[in-house]
Amino acid sequence: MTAPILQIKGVTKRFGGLTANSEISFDVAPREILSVIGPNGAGKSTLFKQIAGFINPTSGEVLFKGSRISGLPPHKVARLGVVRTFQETTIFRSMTVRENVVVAHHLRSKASLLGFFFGSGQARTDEAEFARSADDIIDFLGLQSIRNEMASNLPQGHLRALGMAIGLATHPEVILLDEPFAGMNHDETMRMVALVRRLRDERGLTVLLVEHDMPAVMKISDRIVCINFGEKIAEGTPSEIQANPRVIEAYLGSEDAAIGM
Ligand SMILES: Nc1ncnc2c1ncn2[C@@H]1O[C@H](COP(=O)(O)OP(=O)(O)OP(=O)(O)O)[C@@H](O)[C@H]1O
Repeated sequence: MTAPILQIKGVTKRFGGLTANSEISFDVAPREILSVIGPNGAGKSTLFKQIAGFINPTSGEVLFKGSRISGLPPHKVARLGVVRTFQETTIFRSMTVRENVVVAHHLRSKASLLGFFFGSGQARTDEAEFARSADDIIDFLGLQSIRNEMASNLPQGHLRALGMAIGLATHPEVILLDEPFAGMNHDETMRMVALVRRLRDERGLTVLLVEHDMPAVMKISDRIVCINFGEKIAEGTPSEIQANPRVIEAYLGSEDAAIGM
């Protein structure tokens, strides 16, 4: 079996008396698309925040290619190759799509950011490289037609794609997508499903997603991890998860649509 790219090992997070994640463990294989599901408040976002460095585990650890990343700040985790996108993505609304993607390259590179302000020769080299990379990402995501559009004018679907473009600026190996299909209609969801697949198939990325849209989750995932009340209650393929009594029980009476549509 291939060595896992990401290992979640006994991750526990307590907020005062509340245990948001309790001893969660699972591995993610390279180029896998893995979804984390669970009813509202189950602890999915808390888990993602710990993987990406936004909060530290109370105990347990997260390993990327065998090295511990938990405890590092998000920008260090991102530079190593693990990036979380959407909810915390900074989009400069008064800049164009292309400017946002170019700036994202600078923001992710500290040396370049200083040079950017002081006009160093290295910064000029970076500038050309970043512009080339930004255009490549824009082409990959099919955003050519809105390249020069101001971010403030973009509808939700395009804003989400811009968030993804910004996430790709660091050339991550693992991308964490926080509710990528939220607020999308059926066609937009299907386009995003295809795009996420291409991230894996054409760019070799490993994709983790937290999502409530069960039909989309079942369609896109190689494997699914289900958590409830902070604990992992199931892990398996979409069909295994759909048939799992603990998962079905967790979803009964929850606000989410019945699993397995
Ligand atoms: N910073 C925090 N301080 C205190 N409690 C928190 C904090 N963040 C999350 N929680 C609590 O931890 C639990 C898990 O929250 P989390 O946001 O991880 O759930 P979730 O599965 O992502 O929910 P949803 O699907 O509704 O987004 C909830 O009870 C939440 O209120």
